[in-house]
Parts: sequence; structure tokens; C-alpha cells
Amino acid sequence: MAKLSIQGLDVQGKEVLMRVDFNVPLKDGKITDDTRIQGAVPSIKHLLDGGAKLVLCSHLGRPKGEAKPEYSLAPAAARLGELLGCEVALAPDCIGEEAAAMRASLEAGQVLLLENTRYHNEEEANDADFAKQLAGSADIFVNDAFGTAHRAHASTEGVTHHVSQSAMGFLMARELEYLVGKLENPEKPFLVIMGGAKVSDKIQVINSMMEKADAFLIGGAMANTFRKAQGYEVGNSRVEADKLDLALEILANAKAKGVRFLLPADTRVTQEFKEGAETKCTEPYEKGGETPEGWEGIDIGDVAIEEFVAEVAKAKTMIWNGPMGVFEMDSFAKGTRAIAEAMAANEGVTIVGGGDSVTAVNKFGLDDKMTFISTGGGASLELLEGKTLPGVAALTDA
Ligand SMILES: Nc1ncnc2c1ncn2[C@@H]1O[C@H](COP(=O)(O)OP(=O)(O)O)[C@@H](O)[C@H]1O
Ligand SMILES: O=C(OP(=O)(O)O)[C@H](O)COP(=O)(O)O
Ligand SMILES: [Mg+2]
Repeated sequence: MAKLSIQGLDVQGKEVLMRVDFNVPLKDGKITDDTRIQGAVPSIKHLLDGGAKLVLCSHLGRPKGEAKPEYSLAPAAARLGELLGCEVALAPDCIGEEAAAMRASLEAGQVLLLENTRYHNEEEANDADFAKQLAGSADIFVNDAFGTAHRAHASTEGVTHHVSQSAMGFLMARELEYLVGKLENPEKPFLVIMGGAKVSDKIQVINSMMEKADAFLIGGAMANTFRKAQGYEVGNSRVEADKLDLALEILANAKAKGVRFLLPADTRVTQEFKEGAETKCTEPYEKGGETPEGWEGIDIGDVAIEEFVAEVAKAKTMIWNGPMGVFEMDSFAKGTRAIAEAMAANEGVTIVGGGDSVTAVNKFGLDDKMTFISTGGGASLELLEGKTLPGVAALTDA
């Protein structure tokens, strides 16, 4: 079902609440990659040029209902101000009297950013009263937060019940158009590369993605969960203990369906989780390799890199979500870089999605070599799985 677009919407003098995904990576309070902020700028400019009183809202990280300063959107407000060439005020909270007063004093063509919606547990609980407060006096809601469209939260779903129109922003439209259109009939072999840290969410899409994909490469913390499920010692590695049965089910399912499903043959491990730490590769698991007590898997190993790179070279269409390792530290970035380079060298369709995966590709200077960069990781996987994203479903039909 087509959804209302911001194109042609009359916003002159009206208060518009727009959900953006400003969940950007930060290091020591500084934004390390602003792709998601840049992605929202066309919609923001369009609405401001149209005379909207624009109120932006977003989450950042997972502060779990507490107003922790390290999860403040202040750096995002500053960066957006630089991109727009004007000051972007930040309301100290997303609801409450002060935010309401700041919203009321907006003039046509002015923009305000509300503080992190996840400072309140009601956001993720999609609490109706909280959503009503967030909607405030806005009559129009716009969702341009593709990266969060797979969440049915107050700021993505709940607010739509408290405004008269809910429209799709340009970034959201562009992402849906590409990812749904391009991946309907992907040229084969179609390879899915998964890794990263959000294992409990993302492992759940694998079974249904096997209907479409010919092969999977699994790295990152997700690989640890599979290796643990197979009975290997994984030391201090990050593991999702309640997903071990699902991991085994996925392995059995792949075998039954004849889908290639590659786990890293070996793992790069460390005793110290810090930049410059010493690392080593385990022996391949087939030769009895394991991650010893006191060590932690932080990247795929060298044998795995070789096998994965060969697999990428064979694929004609590939989507990658989730870094192979803790690429933020150069000592743990080898596997992620190798996958990024192999994809960049592939002449087929190369899609990279996810806040952190895209950050990695940008860090290696390879973004221009990819066919499509998506701001959504979990969102693009759920879309690929064939799901209707709740943040999209809630918008007004065109
Ligand atoms: N083996 C690992 N152990 C712990 N964290 C990991 C491991 N491999 C990757 N990561 C982390 O995963 C994070 C990204 O995961 P995720 O948010 O799921 O990906 P994306 O943002 O691309 O969708 C990165 O910050 C990276 O440091
Ligand atoms: O960063 C995000 O997703 P991603 O890590 O899958 O790219 C989105 O902002 C969603 O965040 P969430 O997974 O905490 O709901
Ligand atoms: Mg992420």
C-alpha cells in the first residue's frame, strides 16, 4: 500500500513532528559518522522551505529509560546545525513543559530537536499517553527514520494515532524503493553477510531469509553464538545464551535446504579489550581450535577471512549487515576491512546496511564503491525477510 509522501504536503505555518534516526556512533562525545544525519537533511530542508515549524525527535543508543548524559542528542543537534547553516536548539527532554514551550515559540521555517526519546521507558513500551504528549500540538507527523522503522515504538507508531496525517520522508521512501525493488528478484548467487552485536534481534530473520538467499556468511558476535551452540568453548566472547537452540535449528535448516551457511573457520581473540591489544587466531575449529578461558573473540580469524572473501567474489548480489569484528579499534578491524574490500571489488550488486556497518565502510573509504548504502541494519533485514515495517504500516495511506 502506497503511503502519503511529504512531497506536495501543505505545511506552511504548521507544527510538524518528524521522527529521524540520529542514532549515530559516538566516541568521546564526538560523532564518528554522520551518514544518518546527512540522510535526513533533504526532508528537513523540504519541510523548512515549505514553512513548517519543525520538531525533530530521535532515540540514541539504549539508555533504558534513564536520562544518561552520554546518550544526549546534543552532538547531533550541533552537527545538524552545521549541515543546515543555522543553530539547532535542543529541548532538554522530549516531553514536558519546557519542550512544549520551546515548540510553541517556533516560527515558520524554524527547527527544534527534542532530547532522546529513550530517556523514557514509555517510548519502547509504545505507551499511548507518552505518544500523545510527544505528538503535542503537531497536526502532521513525518517518519524519515528508516533505521528504526522495524520498531513499533511511541515515536514511530504511537504518535500516528494522535495526529491527523502521517507522511513518509524522502530518506524512508528512497530506502524502501531500493531495498524492496532491487531485492525482489536478486541476481544469483545471492549472498547475505551478517555479524555485529544485536544478535538476539537479527538471528531471528535468518530462517525466513533462507527462502531467498543462496549463501550466508556469519561473523561478529553472532558467530560466537553459533560456535557456542555447537559445543565449542568460546571463553569470554559475547554470546546470546538464550539463542543457542535457535542457532542449532538454523544450522539444521540450512543443511536440509542446501543453503551454504559459513561460520568463521577460526576466530581472532584477545585477552584485553582495548586498542593496540595483542591478538591471535585460534586454530580452526575443525582442528580442535577453541577460544580459551580468559580470551574473547573480537574478529573473524585469518582462515575465515580467506574463505569469506572467496565467497564474496562468487556472489552476484550481496547484502551486508553487521561488522565482522570490533572494527572501531584498528587492532580488531581486519575481518571487517577484508569483507568491505572484497565487496568493493565485486562488480555485482553490493548493499551495505546498518549504522555501524556503514560507519566501517566509510572509515575504510569504500562507500563510493558500493551499489547502495542503507541507514538501516535491523530494518533492512526485516524488510528483506518480507515483513511490513511497523513504522511504515502506521503511516497514512496515499
Ligand atoms: N565479536 C564481537 N564481539 C563484540 N562486539 C562485536 C563483535 N563483532 C562486532 N561487534 C560490534 O558490533 C557492533 C555493531 O553491531 P550492529 O549494531 O548489530 O550492526 P549495524 O549497526 O551495522 O546494524 C559494532 O559496534 C562492533 O564493535
Ligand atoms: O542503529 C540502529 O539499528 P542497526 O544497529 O541495526 O543499524 C537503529 O537506530 C535502531 O536501534 P535499536 O536496535 O536500538 O532499536
Ligand atoms: Mg548498530
